[in-house]
Amino acid sequence: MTVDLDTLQPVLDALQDGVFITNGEGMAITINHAYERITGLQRHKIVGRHVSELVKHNVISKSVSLEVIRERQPVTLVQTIMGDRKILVSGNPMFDSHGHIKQVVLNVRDVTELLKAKHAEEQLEQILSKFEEYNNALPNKSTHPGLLVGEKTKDCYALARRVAPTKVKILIQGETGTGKTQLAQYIHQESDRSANPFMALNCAAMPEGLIEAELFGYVPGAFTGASNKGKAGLLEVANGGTLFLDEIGDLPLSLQAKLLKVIEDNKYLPIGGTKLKSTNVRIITATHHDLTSAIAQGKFREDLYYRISVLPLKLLPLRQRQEEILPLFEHFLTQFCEQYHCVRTLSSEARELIMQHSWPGNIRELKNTAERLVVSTTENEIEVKDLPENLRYINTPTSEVFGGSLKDQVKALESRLIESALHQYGTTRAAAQALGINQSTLVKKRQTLRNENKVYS
Ligand SMILES: Nc1ncnc2c1ncn2[C@@H]1O[C@H](COP(=O)(O)OP(=O)(O)OP(=O)(O)O)[C@@H](O)[C@H]1O
Repeated sequence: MTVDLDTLQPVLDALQDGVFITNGEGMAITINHAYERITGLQRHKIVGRHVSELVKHNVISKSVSLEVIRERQPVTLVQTIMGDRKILVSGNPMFDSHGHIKQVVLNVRDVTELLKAKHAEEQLEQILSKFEEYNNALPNKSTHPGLLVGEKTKDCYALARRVAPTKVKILIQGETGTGKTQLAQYIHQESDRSANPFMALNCAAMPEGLIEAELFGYVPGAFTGASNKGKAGLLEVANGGTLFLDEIGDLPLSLQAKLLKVIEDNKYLPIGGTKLKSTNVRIITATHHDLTSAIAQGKFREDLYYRISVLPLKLLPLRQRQEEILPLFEHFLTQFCEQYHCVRTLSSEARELIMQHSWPGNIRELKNTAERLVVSTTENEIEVKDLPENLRYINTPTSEVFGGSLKDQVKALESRLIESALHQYGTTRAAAQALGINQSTLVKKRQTLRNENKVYS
């Protein structure tokens, strides 16, 4: 049965994949609508012309048809067209009864998005395997099951491990939620004190009197309302172990003097007590303040600072170790899925927004968000619409737009338009389409605007 082109053409035009047919010599016989859509080339510019002529005039970059004719077998290759679109072209020869090529049929598929997704997946795999390597490099992995250490944190953890068995005083610096307590716990577990208690106290969270009672304890009847049995302070409870003092910069000056005595002589006086008590604790401190400026303002004792900061360890905020965001997020997602007996994965759009968020609450915010998403969603795939508002949409008040130089205002407006489109359309792809730009331009622009100026984000 032979089918003429008039009958065949509507069938070809109904296909999703592009089709390009030449005769056995390489003369273009027809193309379908999908081919026009994918390549941006029009039928009248192609049909009736020889493919070598099309190559010569740069209409197409390379002829798969000619290769099929030359090789007399199927050929598949990926071509780049219109600057950045990637198309997968598969050519098949069709033979007559004498073994001559009668036609060459090319099937064309736009694989740009597919390749991007694959690339992203490969990158993620690479990152995860790197993390795996780093984690393996840390000893006693089984004693730190929830820990994930990325490249920018690796050196800090390696140094911490090296000094863990020593007596050196460590001051951990880092914003809230960057993992200071976690690092202190790691040091404790890597030290010869690990069989004894690890106790933590946040000096910013309590009034002076309470901190004193917590740290040093009190004797029976020390003050009105005190328990008549007295109370053991953390210095006693943590004896033989480690005491972690977070936000040491907020410790009142009077208590700084008492702490100095503990550090110098291992001795302290409980509230209301008359006899000095001895303790053997390792004190690790942490701060998110710049203690040197607290010293300059007379709020922190210089002598104490030099005692506690023999080895400063710095944990960067997540926005400065962006490559750790996604692996950490996936790590917590897996952890919470195990805990809540469910399966959750991130859509590629959601993943992008997670990577772009500045995470002011650092790892704690990331971990909480992962848990919230695991328990609040019902579908396996977490989509952009499931993400908290602050990840999806950045609200810029009008007053911030109308002020400053024209350049700044244009940028602010641009930022608002991008964020509004993202809010309205839910995905970077749909938002880009609505704004008439391509997806990667939108993602890059958004990142640049956010990096350039906080006013826009
Ligand atoms: N490297 C890591 N791998 C896995 N989880 C981590 C890591 N670092 C921190 N976390 C987790 O992130 C959360 C916040 O960490 P952590 O409490 O140590 O921060 P922090 O800097 O002490 O915060 P804050 O100063 O507000 O007390 C915790 O739940 C902790 O278990």
